[in-house]
Amino acid sequence: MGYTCTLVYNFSLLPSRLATSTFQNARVLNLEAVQREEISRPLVTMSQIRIPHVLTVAGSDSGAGAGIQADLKACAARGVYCSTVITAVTAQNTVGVQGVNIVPEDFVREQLGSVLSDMHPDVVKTGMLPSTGIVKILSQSLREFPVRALVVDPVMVSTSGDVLAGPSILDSFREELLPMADIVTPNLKEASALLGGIPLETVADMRSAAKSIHDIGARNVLVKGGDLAASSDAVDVLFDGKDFYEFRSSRIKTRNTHGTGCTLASSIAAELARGSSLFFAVKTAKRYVETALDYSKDILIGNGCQGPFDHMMKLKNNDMKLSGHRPFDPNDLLLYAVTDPRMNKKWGRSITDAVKAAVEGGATIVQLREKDADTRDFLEAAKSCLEICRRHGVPLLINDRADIALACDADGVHVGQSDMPARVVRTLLGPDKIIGVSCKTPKQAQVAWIEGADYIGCGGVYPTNTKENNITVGLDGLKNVCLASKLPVVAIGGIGISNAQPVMELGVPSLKGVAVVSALFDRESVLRETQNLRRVLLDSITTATAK
Ligand SMILES: Cc1ncc(COP(=O)(O)OP(=O)(O)O)c(N)n1
Ligand SMILES: Cc1nc(C(=O)O)sc1CCOP(=O)(O)O
Ligand SMILES: [Mg+2]
Repeated sequence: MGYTCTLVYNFSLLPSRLATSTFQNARVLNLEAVQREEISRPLVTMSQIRIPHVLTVAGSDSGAGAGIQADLKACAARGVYCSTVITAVTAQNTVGVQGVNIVPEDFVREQLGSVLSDMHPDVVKTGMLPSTGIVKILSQSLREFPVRALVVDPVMVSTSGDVLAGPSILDSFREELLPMADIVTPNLKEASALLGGIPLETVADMRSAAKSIHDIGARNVLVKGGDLAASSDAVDVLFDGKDFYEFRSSRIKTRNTHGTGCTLASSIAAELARGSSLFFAVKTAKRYVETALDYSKDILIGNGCQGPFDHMMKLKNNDMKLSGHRPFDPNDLLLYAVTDPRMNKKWGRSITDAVKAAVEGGATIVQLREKDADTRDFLEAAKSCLEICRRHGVPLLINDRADIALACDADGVHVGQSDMPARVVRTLLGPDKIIGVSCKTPKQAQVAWIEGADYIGCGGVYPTNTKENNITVGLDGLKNVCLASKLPVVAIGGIGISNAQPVMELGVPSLKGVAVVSALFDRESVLRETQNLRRVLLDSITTATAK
């Protein structure tokens, strides 16, 4: 099907770009203009959106911790499109580099032409450039197809110590690439190699190295001091031709550092592509890498001494064995325990004691409904309750507060008609978390389904003292919602051992269970009351199926 698309350009864009590429001796790149905001991305009026784009020119890492694979993941994590020109294919893992196969120069040229002539990346980032010929081809291509910024990661040696680009490459780096670079990001070894092998042992050495590399032609130089023995912190030095900036962070104890350099450079490129200033790009990229390293410090991939890290910061939580998380099962709604701080206070128990007793008594799902708790106290309580629930394989939901659910990685959120809309909660929490919505009418049930909820809470079935001014919909109201609902339903409001049976025997398949507060928590023994209610519910199911 054809469609029309209208792109409205900010007119400052075209003259600046053209000027940059046509003036003799002008720099190929125009990052300064971007930073002065003379260049901005096209404004888009209709259905098409121009998104930031980084082209990475680098080697493939079969272990996917570094190289092209790291660049793709880092850009994806930062919300930036990434295209690739592969310069070499390496066989490597967490032990080291077992083989390198260099892509023929003509084919590197062909890949560059394909991407640059059509897709117009905002920023080019370079990694492993294994021959002087490839460096030359790249600089020619960039002259032919100017981009807004060039980020050069002068990869020479892998983290395992294997040589990825020999010393012969140094001259072409110095002559061809650094004068075009908006930023170059050497580690200590690479900075030393670029400067003829001078020793770099202190932060003062790093500063003078940054200045000397700047003198070669790079506009900005970030010397990474991760390997600096003299410092207990990790210190990186940025020199912009005028000022020095030191970025300090405490060292993260982990074996999973493979690909950190590639990731930092591609994250800087991603931020530049998004229009950030260079300083902000470096700061943001560093924060991202540090967060990902910290998050991934315990993950185990491979048997070597340098593991990859998790760019998307998802793997640990998605590991069902580690997190105890499993997909939502509507039968989890059978005995839904909802906590209440006033009742816990009255009976002198902590929220964790209450939750522990409920899950040990057979609650199949728990909701923390802490209406007036301080955010910090609520978060701490939620983390402790989550541990208990995970041990029992019981999902834990948070009432109203998507922020708390996100912060403690709870299994989901329950919202009402005046809380955050379910579709917004879904966007925040992603596709896998459980979202419940309170509905009193068939119309509300239909909206909840459209907005991506997983279940409906319908009530009040009976009058309740637990929730002020609650409207009672009765068994009929519940039945109407259940009949209209495409989602499983849990009944709520005034339900307990004495009146749960008529609810469960309504005879509507979407009704999966009862949610209760006072019947469990406004009692002396939460454990016993939960066990008893569970028995009643299971008996009603047996009776209903026998009918
Ligand atoms: C399972 C379940 N159903 C309904 C509610 C009520 O939610 P809401 O209408 O948002 O009211 P508050 O609980 O926030 O006062 C619920 N919490 N759980
Ligand atoms: C939190 C809540 N929501 C309701 C609704 O009708 O949506 S009734 C309710 C309170 C339920 O407490 P109890 O089990 O003590 O009656
Ligand atoms: Mg609510």
